[in-house]
Amino acid sequence: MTEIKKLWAYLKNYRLYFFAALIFIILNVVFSMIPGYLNRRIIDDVIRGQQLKLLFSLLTAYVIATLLRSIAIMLQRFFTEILSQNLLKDLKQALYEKLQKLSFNFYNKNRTGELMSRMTGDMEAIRMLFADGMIQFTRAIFYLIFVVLVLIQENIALTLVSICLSPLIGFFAYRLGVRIKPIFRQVRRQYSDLNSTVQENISGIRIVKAFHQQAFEMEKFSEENNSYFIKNYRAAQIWSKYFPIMEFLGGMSTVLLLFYGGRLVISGEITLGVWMQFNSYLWMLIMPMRMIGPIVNMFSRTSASAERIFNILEKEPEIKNIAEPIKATKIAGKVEFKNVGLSYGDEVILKNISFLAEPGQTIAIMGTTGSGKTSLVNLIPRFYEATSGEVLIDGRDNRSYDLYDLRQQISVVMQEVFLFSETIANNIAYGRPEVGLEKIKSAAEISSARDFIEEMEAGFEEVIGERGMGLSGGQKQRVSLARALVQESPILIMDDATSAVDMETEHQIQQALESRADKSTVFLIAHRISSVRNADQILILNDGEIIERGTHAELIKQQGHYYKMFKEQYKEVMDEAEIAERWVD
Ligand SMILES: Nc1ncnc2c1ncn2[C@@H]1O[C@H](COP(=O)(O)OP(=O)(O)OP(=O)(O)O)[C@@H](O)[C@H]1O
Repeated sequence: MTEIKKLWAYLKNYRLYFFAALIFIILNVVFSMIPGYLNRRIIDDVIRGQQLKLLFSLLTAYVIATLLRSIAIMLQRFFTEILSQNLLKDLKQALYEKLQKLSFNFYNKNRTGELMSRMTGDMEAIRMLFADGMIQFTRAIFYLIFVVLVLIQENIALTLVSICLSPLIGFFAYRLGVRIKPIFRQVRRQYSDLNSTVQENISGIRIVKAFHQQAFEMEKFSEENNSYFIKNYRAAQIWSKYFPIMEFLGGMSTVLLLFYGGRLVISGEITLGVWMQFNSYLWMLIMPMRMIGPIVNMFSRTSASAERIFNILEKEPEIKNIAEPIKATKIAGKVEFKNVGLSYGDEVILKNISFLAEPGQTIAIMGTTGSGKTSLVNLIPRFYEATSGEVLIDGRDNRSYDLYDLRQQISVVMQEVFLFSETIANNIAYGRPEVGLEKIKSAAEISSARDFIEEMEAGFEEVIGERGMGLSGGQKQRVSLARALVQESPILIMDDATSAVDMETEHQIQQALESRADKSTVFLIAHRISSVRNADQILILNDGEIIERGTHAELIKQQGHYYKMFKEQYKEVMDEAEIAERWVD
């Protein structure tokens, strides 16, 4: 129920619709009750009382009541639809906004398909409650109240007989709710898993086909699908255990009414018309009892879904602004790490990292795979938070800056390229929609992408496929680099950004980067000596620690790890003697 209360808070802007819907649902109940009363008058006054002249006005009232009821039905649906659609819109907006704010770590733990199912299936369950559930629930309550109030005036005993089984039905409905809610939770979770399986399969379909794993994937899907079926089946089993009991008790109410009411008519305590009125109202008494089950069912489903949505909505991003962050509109680009350490849980990733990058300098980071290069650069824009030490930007702890401002000042070319299925121009201008084609072209020029883009049929207006399908690995990297360059940020991070580009093109890119008037501080993660040799400082990481540092020439002289890599990469073109003569004093 707490989830339903939280949803109520989201309705605050639409309470007018809510109350309008409520009024028309109640009017529908009232107009539905009028024919029962008219039946009684027709039987008692027109037929038995021989007052034929009343028939026309009673039938006119019948027609008007039916007409008004139809209008009330239309308007109740209209307002519940507006209400539920607006609620859905706001909830989706809030969830999407929260998803934009949550940190990298959240996405490491939650799968895309899982999150998608919250955005779709769970949202729909909530909409259903406010579209259909609200009508059913309100109608059930008001039928019960109004009918009991009317009938009690006619005959208290008969009314009590008619509703005497309600508490028992209510008890079973409650038991059903308690037992079915955890199953619905499992159903929702399984639905997410199923979604994730489909999403991952479609995203990775090329790998699936390349490895001939269609049968394996079918098997995996089949397991998830089966499990979804079983969980739904279990919910249906519980449902089918309780539902017949409630149906039976509802039926028994009819029997009791017919039996006791019939006797009252025979003994003359009530008129035939009153008994008919009871009879025509009977479904209005039984309906709410029968509806308790489906309503409980719907509430359980919705609260399981709402719980999953609020779980995310109430999550605080792990990385957020401090109380009074500094507004940083333009920074110079000085970056300093002071004794920085990083752990993911118990696993220590970086230890005691210290270095200084002056504005405009290039810092290259090399090291074996898994040595912590990406983790190190991820600390600069605060994708993750240092566990110890400080990351200073222009002399201030990067945590003291407004997060949005900070990230505005840093451009990142990630190791894994992601492009949107959009035009190339829009991909490059991502985050800076105001930049003109000239700037887009000059960024593409620096990243050596301009030529191949212009050779395409639609040039910069060419629409690329999902994740950049249709471009080669090296082309994707160059578009991704242009996207970072267009930002003209004082800090540029290039994580293996040119690994798929041939050495000649890479050389051109480096020269173009070097010759820019407004040079950024560049962090360059690379594996090739040719990529890093002009850097102002090269850091060699091993197992989360800097084990060597210096310029290319200094590191060659040290004859350590860097020198070993150098020899390895240049052995084809230079022999040991040549290397020693040219590079080592
Ligand atoms: N989000 C994460 N949660 C837990 N461990 C992580 C996470 N990201 C990276 N790691 C671990 O941290 C270590 C360093 O990873 P990182 O990606 O920084 O290495 P790298 O030097 O950039 O490697 P590569 O050259 O292969 O890209 C690895 O052992 C990796 O398994």
